[in-house]
Amino acid sequence: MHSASQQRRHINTILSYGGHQAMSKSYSPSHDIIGRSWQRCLTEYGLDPSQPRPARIVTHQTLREHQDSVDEFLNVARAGVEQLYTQVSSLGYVLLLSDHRGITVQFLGNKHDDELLHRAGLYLGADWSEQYAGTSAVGTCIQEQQALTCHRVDHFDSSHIGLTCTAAPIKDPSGQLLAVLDISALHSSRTPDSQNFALHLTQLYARLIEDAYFLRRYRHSLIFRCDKSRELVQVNGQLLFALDEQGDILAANSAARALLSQLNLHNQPRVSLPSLLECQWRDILSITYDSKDGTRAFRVSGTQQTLFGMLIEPTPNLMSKPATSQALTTQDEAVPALDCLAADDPAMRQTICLAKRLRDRNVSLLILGETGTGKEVLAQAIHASSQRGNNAFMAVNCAAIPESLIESELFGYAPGTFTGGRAKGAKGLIQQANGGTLFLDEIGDMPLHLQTRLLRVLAEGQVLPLGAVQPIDVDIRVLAATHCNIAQLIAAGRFREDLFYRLNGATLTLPALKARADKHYLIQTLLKRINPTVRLRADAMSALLAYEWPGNIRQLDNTLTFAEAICEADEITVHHLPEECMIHRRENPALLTLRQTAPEYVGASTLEADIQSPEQQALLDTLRHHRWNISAAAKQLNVSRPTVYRRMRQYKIVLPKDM
Ligand SMILES: Nc1ncnc2c1ncn2[C@@H]1O[C@H](COP(=O)(O)OP(=O)(O)OP(=O)(O)O)[C@@H](O)[C@H]1O
Repeated sequence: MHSASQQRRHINTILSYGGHQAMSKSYSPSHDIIGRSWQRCLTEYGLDPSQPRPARIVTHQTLREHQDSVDEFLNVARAGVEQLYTQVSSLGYVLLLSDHRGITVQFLGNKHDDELLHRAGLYLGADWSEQYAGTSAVGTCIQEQQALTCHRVDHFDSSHIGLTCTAAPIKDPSGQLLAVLDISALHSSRTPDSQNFALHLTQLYARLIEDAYFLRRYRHSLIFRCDKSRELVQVNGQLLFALDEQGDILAANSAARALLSQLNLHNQPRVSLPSLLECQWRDILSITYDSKDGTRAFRVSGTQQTLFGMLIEPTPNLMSKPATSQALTTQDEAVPALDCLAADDPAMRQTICLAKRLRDRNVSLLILGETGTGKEVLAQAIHASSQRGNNAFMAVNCAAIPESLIESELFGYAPGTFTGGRAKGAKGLIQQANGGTLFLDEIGDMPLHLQTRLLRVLAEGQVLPLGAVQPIDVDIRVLAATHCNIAQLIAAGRFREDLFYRLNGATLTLPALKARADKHYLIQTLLKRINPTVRLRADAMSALLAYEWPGNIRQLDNTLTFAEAICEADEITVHHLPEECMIHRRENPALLTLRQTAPEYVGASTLEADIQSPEQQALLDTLRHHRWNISAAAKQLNVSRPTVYRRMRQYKIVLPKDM
């Protein structure tokens, strides 16, 4: 850290710069950008270098407003920001993403340095505008609209002279400043050159994020991507143009805008891409079909410059259907019940593809997957999309029914079989599923003697109810599921090998939620089902995407149901997520962003020692009295369920873990 004498020397330097500027002998700022910024600080904003200012962290409410205004952008930026942080965190850098007003709307840093970082203003909600904090990488980047490093004594405020900060602007498709990406370190080498690499890396990621946002904003338009290099255009084409149906340019990214400005076309309301590239519109439209590598060379009008271009097709606006279900349906016909189970996940694509091929074949299917991965949902979708779809779907959970009842449940019983049973006997689930599908969940838990009887049903197509002498013909399709390793059960003599082969006409495997690449789609689908009017803010989405989900989709469903119940103004933020979504992220750097805004909840439930008010005590007593049934507690307190949840948050009361 810097000493008091270093700070004093810095203050004198700036004061003398203000007085003599270029004539200052003691020190001159490292480059023009910094000099211009010092000048603005002294004359425009009237900042006093002898009065260092403490870091200003805005309130939660203000932070939320700033985050909201760039919500869609934060969603797109997340992956790039986290990737950059992984590259630089081991070198001692933290990462700040600020909005165009200099407020840090996303922050990734090491929680071990929490206090130091907070004091230095390297924190979520910190105000790095030049007007408040003086010369800094973020604030000066906003003013100058270009990337820069603000190294140690380049900073205006003497409390920042230990820091090294590097920032790059991110613009929206109209060229307006949208955000600033910054990496900063509390300690660094004295030479500014040590930051050259940081500058290049930050610029690179700022461009990646900017382009990702451009592609997102214009995903429903045709995109022309081009580059000076034929080899790189597909993977990293620098120029992006969004086009309308006539070939006029709707928007251009920074690199493409630079080309337009070089040709003095940047202020024209309509520029046609064919005229810019000296070609016909059909030459552009036919690139994909006419060229072997999907790339074609074009000459830029009035120059000798050649650009190699390719097309990115627009994503259809499918509303509720996942964009990529198109891909799923190109080879197979569209089957909504199955297609809606997933978006773009490789394992799910394979499973759904196989399910489509086999849905009308008379083979039994074995569905494998951890608990809560959607085995029953897949079985229902297969049934619904098959020719048996109009007949019954009967599901039985072999682990949930007591062993003594499984037999009668499945096979039914003849009249007079049981004392106390129905006089007329009862149809078992197998018979009820006649013409339709029987789903045997947790088949690994089926007792051995029933496995033998089931095998007979499958082999002979007949069921013999308990106490009956005459078997009954049945036409059923059996789908079975388990989270167990059946091979191990067979080896242990607990599962019949011949039944396994009979059930396992084909295996469909469901991936764990944490391994799915389409978590975003699942989260949105479940939320829409719970309440279509509720919105999920970017910070909550980040937390949900990063969490491990040991309980898979069922746990995600419960989490969203909980969050929806307690959220206000139809918006779920990270504050509304259960504590465990945070706990498991502790090792993840992104957690810091979230925990700083999340209220501190008390463990399983508030301890007596923590009770601070009669209202808190009354709420706790009521909840306990009703065994944590929120509806019952709300009724007694004569308030709504959301109000109970809100008060629980206010008093830091959470449901006990086993609720
Ligand atoms: N693809 C999906 N889309 C939306 N919701 C899903 C999907 N898959 C599962 N779910 C939801 O997740 C929850 C668990 O699904 P399901 O009961 O099918 O899982 P499971 O693997 O059969 O669980 P278990 O092993 O405990 O029987 C249900 O609420 C279900 O609605």
